[in-house]
Amino acid sequence: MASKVIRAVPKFHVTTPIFYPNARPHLGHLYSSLLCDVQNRWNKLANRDTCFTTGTDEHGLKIQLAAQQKGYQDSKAFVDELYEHFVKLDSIADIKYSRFIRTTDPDHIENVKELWNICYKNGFIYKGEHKGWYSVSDETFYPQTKILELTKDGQWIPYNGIMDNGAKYINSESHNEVTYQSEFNYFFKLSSFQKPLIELLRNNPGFIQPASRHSQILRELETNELRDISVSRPESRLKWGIDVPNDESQKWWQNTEHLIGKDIIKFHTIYWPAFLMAAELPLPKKVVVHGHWLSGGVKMSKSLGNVIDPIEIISYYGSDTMRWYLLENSNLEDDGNFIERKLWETRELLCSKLGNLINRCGGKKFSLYSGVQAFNHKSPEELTPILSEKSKGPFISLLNSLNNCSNAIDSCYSLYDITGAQKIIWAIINEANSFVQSTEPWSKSGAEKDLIIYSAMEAARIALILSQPIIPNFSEKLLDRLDVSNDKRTLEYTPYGSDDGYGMSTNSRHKEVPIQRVPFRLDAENK
Ligand SMILES: Nc1ncnc2c1ncn2[C@@H]1O[C@H](COP(=O)(O)OP(=O)(O)OP(=O)(O)O)[C@@H](O)[C@H]1O
Repeated sequence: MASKVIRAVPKFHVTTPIFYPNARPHLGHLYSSLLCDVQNRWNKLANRDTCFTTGTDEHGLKIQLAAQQKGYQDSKAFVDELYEHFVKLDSIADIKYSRFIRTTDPDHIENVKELWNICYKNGFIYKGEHKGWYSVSDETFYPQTKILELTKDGQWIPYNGIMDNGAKYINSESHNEVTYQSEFNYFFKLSSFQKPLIELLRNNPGFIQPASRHSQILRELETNELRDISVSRPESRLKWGIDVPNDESQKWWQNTEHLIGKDIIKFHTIYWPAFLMAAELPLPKKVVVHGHWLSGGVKMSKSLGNVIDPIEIISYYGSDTMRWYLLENSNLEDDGNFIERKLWETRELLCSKLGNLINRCGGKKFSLYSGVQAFNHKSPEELTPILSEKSKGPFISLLNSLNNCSNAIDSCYSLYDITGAQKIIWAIINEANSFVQSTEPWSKSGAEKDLIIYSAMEAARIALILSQPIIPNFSEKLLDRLDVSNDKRTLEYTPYGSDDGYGMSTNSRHKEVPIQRVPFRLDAENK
């Protein structure tokens, strides 16, 4: 019998889908993990308790067949090898999860059985005959109207209802092969949850994000009747799965934000909430759905093999460049195209704008530390008179931008609008560079010179604290360069003037800016 597991509920929990380890991970997997990692790191910065889970979905026919095709007798040995690649990608991309869950982990197996038992006891699982067209690749049964048959002269035509044993059949949308199956399975009474799901979505307009996906699923629920779904496979066909159980206990999370690609929206916004309702378990707070990274105009996917290997790209450009680029060139609504030259330009910009801001104020002719000592916690009214007339306007404008940025960025992060947060960070960096340009600290002396340098470096310090979730390594190195102590890198320290003890050695000796340019990889390789 499984033991009852009650776990302390964290204040914030974010999770990726569990990925199929039927081949190595690609850019798309990295993207889902990255959005979760950034969200988790942002909540940490705000001093919230957080938990971030990710993992691999290691059972099922898709894995069993992939293992067989690769000549593995044992599906476990196959997934053991591939799961390592997912962990490696997370490590190289600085994805810092709290737990990597494999569906073959003993405690996960126990939990699946527990969930099954509760649903069964509550009357939502029954045994019945299952007939239909099944695609292993899509892990879905399709109605006859969605099936195409290959004719002898090589044409795909709608299936006419008369099966020919030698013929090939595919689904009309995914174009993946389907076969006709008839077997006894367990079914989940999805049909009982049509009304509760509609109510859930009507009463919680933010349950699925973005709003367009919420409307899509609500419309689907309102117009299409939900049918019961089969949730088991006979042992004769599926060797590689979890045994249907007869034991019980429970374990759950609350306040969960679940992030997925749009390909699995139906499974995670209809089936999964229905399972949780059936077991009377708490639902996630929201399900966030993102678009796809494309390759050759179609979704990058392991099965198609049209993938970009993120490990190769990160090994050359570093994880921060990749992270900043992926987030800046995507949004939840649209699909994205990976363009390596743009990624290279991202690194160029980070070096030339962010690196340069710190470089030009970190020279020996200035003293950041004098500014920190003289001006921390001073009000704008006390500081403005120090400046010449021409510098006052840019100074007040910079202070206004800095004072508004933290809340504005918080709203962006909470909506997974990381591009929006990046725009605000760029605006601060650009304004700080123009501020230095227009106030010309090199031509000033005394308190005025110190205040200009201090204010520009306040902008850099604040921008770096806010950038930590996206570029953890660059931020760490540059905050080190400014001598910002480790316990003063949270959101409490984002107001102007809030850190009274940094910059001690910033100008006293020559230090290289810790982020350097690299040549465009494909040019470097061609040389
Ligand atoms: N091209 C992509 N763009 C964005 N996210 C993706 C992409 N491909 C996979 N993902 C992420 O992985 C999840 C699907 O995982 P899965 O392991 O099925 O990937 P896959 O490449 O589609 O695999 P397969 O080709 O074997 O179906 C998506 O919901 C999303 O979170």
